Amino acid sequence: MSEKEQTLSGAGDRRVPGALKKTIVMVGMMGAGKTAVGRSLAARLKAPFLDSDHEIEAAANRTIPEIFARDGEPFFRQKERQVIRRLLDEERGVLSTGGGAFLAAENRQIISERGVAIWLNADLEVLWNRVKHRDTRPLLRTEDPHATLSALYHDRVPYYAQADLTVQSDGQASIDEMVNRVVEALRARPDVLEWV
Ligand SMILES: Nc1ncnc2c1ncn2[C@@H]1O[C@H](COP(=O)(O)OP(=O)(O)OP(=O)(O)O)[C@@H](O)[C@H]1O
Ligand SMILES: O=C(O)C1=C[C@@H](O)[C@@H](O)[C@H](O)C1
Ligand SMILES: [Mg+2]
Repeated sequence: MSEKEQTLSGAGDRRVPGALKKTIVMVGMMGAGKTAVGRSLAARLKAPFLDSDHEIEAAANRTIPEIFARDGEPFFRQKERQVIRRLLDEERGVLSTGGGAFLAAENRQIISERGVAIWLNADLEVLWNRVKHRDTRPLLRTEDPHATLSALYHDRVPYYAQADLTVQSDGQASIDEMVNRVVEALRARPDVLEWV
């Protein structure tokens, strides 16, 4: 973070992030930026970056659309629960989850016990602009993917709202600016991130 950003933030608190004490877990809709912001946040904090979607694909040696097509969504969700538990056990870092992960009570509980859940919240149209050109999200392979995204968003907000912290993505904020916002939100959680 630049000196100017530090001075502007945290009401004059000039301390910078130090050691990570708990895993920071990014939750939220597809396209919210969990992977992109999470990766960049990990680089900023010099911490390991983990992504549950990536880990599931690597373990299965198949893509997420292939897993959904061959084994179905319940199988994917089972793998997702196992992977999230394992990653929270094994490593301390930044963990980006898949868009549906925080819907499972088991995941919500273990994430908030062993880490801190950060909801990257973005408006529907911001999400749509980010996902509409990609064919990698099996849940959006419907006749009207915009309507599907809208329904998922409205169904899921009550779950995401249970995250420990919320950071708003307004469509103007760059990935770097989103990282700044997440770091600022973490000033409220010295049990997660040390400040020096
Ligand atoms: N703040 C941002 N500014 C510009 N582009 C962004 C921003 N956040 C994310 N993006 C872009 O939007 C796309 C979707 O982001 P990303 O893959 O990180 O979403 P996700 O939340 O991980 O979605 P999923 O749940 O499907 O894994 C990517 O191309 C990413 O680079
Ligand atoms: O929102 C969801 O349910 C999903 C989001 C992606 O991250 C993947 O986990 C998968 O495509 C399902
Ligand atoms: Mg992702």
